[in-house]
Amino acid sequence: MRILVVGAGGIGGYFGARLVEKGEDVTFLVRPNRYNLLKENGLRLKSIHGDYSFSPQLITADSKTASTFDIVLVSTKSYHLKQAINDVKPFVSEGTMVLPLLNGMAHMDRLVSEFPGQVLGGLCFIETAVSSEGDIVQTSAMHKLVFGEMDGSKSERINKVIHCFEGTKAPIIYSDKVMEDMWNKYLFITVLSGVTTLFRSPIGAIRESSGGLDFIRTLFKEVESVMLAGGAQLSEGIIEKHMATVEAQASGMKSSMLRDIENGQETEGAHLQGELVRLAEKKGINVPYLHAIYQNLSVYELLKNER
Ligand SMILES: NC(=O)C1=CN([C@@H]2O[C@H](COP(=O)(O)OP(=O)(O)OC[C@H]3O[C@@H](n4cnc5c(N)ncnc54)[C@H](OP(=O)(O)O)[C@@H]3O)[C@@H](O)[C@H]2O)C=CC1
Ligand SMILES: CC(C)(CO)C(=O)C(=O)O
Repeated sequence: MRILVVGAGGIGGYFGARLVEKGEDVTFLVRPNRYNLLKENGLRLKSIHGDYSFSPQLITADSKTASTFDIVLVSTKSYHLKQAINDVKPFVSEGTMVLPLLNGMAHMDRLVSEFPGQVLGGLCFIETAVSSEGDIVQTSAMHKLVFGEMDGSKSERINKVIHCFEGTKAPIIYSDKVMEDMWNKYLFITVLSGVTTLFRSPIGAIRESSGGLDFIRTLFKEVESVMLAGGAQLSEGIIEKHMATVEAQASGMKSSMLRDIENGQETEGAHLQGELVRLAEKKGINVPYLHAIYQNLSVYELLKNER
C-alpha cells in the first residue's frame, strides 16, 4: 500500500518512521521548512524502543509528480487541519482511506464532510515531540496506534490496512470499536492536558498534592457528563480505569499540551476543552472545573498572541 503521512512532527514522524523501518512505502507531506530540514538531515528518530534514521520520501503541497495514495495518515495539530485538508486533496482519490491520529473528536466531522465514506477512526498513545534539532524524540514505554472502521465493520479495505500495519516495531492495532476508543481517549486527554496545563506541572505533583486526586476525579465526572449528554460512546467504568492509569503514570509524565505551552506554542484547547465547554453550555450542564481549565488556556493564548 502507498502510505502518505501528513505532517512529519511528533506523531507522524514517529509512526511513519516505524512503517518505513518495517519496509512499507511511506511518503511524508510536509511544509517547506520541514522539507528543507529533512532533506538535509534525514528523518532521525530517537526512541527508547530503538533509534532509526533514514532519508524520507517527501512531497509538499505543490508537488506535481506525486499521484494519489492508498492511505493517508493525518497527524497535524487541530489548528492546522483546515490547511492540511486543502493541501492533501490532490493526493486523495476515491479509494484513498483517511486515518486521522489527532486527539479529540471535532476533526472527525470535518474530515467526514470533506472525504465522505473514506475516513477511518484512529488514535494513539505515545509521548513524542520534535527536538530543537528537528529530531523526533520518543520518551516512554507506550507507543501504540489504534485504528478501525468508524462503524466497527471488518471491511475488505480494513483487512488490507491490518495486513499492511502488521509487524511494525510500534504496535498498530485494529479495533472493532474505534469510536468508543476515541471517546475514551478524548475523556482522558481532556483531563490530563487540563490539569497539567492548569497547574503547569507534570502529573506526579498534582496527584500527590492535597486534594489532587479528588480534583482529577471531579473533572473526569464533569467531562464524562458533558460527553454523554452529547451522545458519546464511553466504556462502562471508564473513569475508574482512567483514574487507575493516572495513579500509575510516572510522576514526570506531561501532556503534549503542557509541552506546547512550555515551548510557547499554540495549544489545542479550543479543539479539546473548548468544544466541550460549548457543548455543556448548549446542554445546560454546570462544569466549573472544566470552565476554569479552558479559561486558563484562553488566557495563555491571549498573552501569547500579545507577545
Ligand atoms: N505528541 C504527542 O505525544 C501526542 C500527540 N497527539 C496528538 O497528535 C496530533 C499531532 O500532534 P504532534 O505530532 O505532537 O504535533 P507536532 O506539532 O509535533 O506535529 C505536527 C506536524 O504537522 C505539520 N503540519 C502542519 N500543517 C501542515 C500541512 N498543511 N502540511 C504538512 N504538514 C503540516 C507541522 O509542520 P511544521 O513542521 O511545518 O510546523 C508539524 O510538523 C495532535 O492532535 C496531538 O494532540 C496524540 C498523542 C500523543
Ligand atoms: C497523554 C498522551 C501522552 C497519550 O498519548 C497524549 O495523548 C498527549 O499528551 O497528547
